[in-house]
Amino acid sequence: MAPIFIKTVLISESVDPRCKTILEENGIRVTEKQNMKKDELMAEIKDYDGLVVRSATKVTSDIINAANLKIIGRAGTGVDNVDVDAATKKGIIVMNTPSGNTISAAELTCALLMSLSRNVPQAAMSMKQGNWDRKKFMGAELYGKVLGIVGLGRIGKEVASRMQSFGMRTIGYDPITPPEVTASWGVEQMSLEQLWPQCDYITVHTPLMPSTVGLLNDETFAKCKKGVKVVNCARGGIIDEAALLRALESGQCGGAGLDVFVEEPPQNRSLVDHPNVISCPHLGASTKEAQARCGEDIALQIVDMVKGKKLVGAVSSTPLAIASFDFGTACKMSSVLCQQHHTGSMCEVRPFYTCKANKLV
Ligand SMILES: NC(=O)c1ccc[n+]([C@@H]2O[C@H](COP(=O)([O-])OP(=O)(O)OC[C@H]3O[C@@H](n4cnc5c(N)ncnc54)[C@H](O)[C@@H]3O)[C@@H](O)[C@H]2O)c1
Ligand SMILES: O=C(O)[C@H](O)COP(=O)(O)O
Repeated sequence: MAPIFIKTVLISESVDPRCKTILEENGIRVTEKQNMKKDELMAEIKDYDGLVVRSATKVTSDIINAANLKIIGRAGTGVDNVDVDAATKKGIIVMNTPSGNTISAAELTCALLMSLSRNVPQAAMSMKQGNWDRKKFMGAELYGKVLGIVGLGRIGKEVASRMQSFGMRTIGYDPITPPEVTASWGVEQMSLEQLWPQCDYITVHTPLMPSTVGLLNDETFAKCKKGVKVVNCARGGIIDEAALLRALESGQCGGAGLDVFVEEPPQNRSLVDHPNVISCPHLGASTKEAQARCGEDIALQIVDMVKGKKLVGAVSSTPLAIASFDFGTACKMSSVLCQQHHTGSMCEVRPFYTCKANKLV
């Protein structure tokens, strides 16, 4: 494949310093500028061939159209902050590093599940206020309870194995990952209709896309066990926020652990302030290890592209959808590609694409 010339890259968020180092070692000029407002970014972006972001930079169509970018690199998983269709129309490659923060996001999910069961954040806060309240924070064991995992991809799988070690029964739903595959991880798959009424806890691990917006809503909460506890460490809006508040107020939902919000930071504080909600400011990927992997991976992927390295083997985000493409063909089919240097495989990361007869559809 012909090399793609990338001489200048803008990093618009806090990305591990290895990213800049690797790019510079390969002759690419790197500028780091954080916290730019939209019009500042629009003015700045004109000067660069490449843009590296995390989740806070909204790479909208007007930014894409104002730029002469060849690549948008997402040092992390979700590409919902990038207008991938607008990028595709302009022939811009969008890459992410989806495996780099899997373990960190899974560990935070487990921390929220454990905190919900034993009221750890509320008890810690009460102690700091000088109290010694043993009755108020009575909890319940996770042992023997049912955990519903909606979205059985990378993170869903890691959450399952960790929570099984607490003695939880793990059930789940995924439209693409086959039941026989998840059965081998100890997760019994079933329809959502069957899943909702069985769960003591539900955790969502899908991408944010039209079919997953409001997966948990008034109607689905009503189908759940009274007092069900929910965790969202994926994307704000997969659990409808207004419906969640109503369910918390009625007691239909017994508690929520939220790492992500529709608007970040959330301007409407009613969920964050609710006594049965524990929340974090989108910390799923915020570990030294995850950031080091994501920063390094995105830089290496950009360098591969500059070198015109032939990348073979596009693997969708699901285990079954595997096909082989040379990099050029794959680029024509989809602008969202990544090579995972830590696993050695190349991934097509939009889970709504599947591979059929060697074509991404
Ligand atoms: N909080 C954080 O900091 C953080 C960190 C990493 C990832 N994430 C987010 O976590 C989510 C999962 O990431 P991942 O790496 O596991 O992704 P993944 O692509 O490996 O897995 C997602 C799974 O969701 C499934 N899915 C798609 N539509 C579905 C539906 N309607 N119902 C049920 N399942 C459906 C897909 O088939 C896929 O198996 C993404 O939204 C990602 O952006 C958040
Ligand atoms: O999708 C992701 O990778 C996570 O939400 C992490 O986002 P961040 O890189 O902005 O922390």
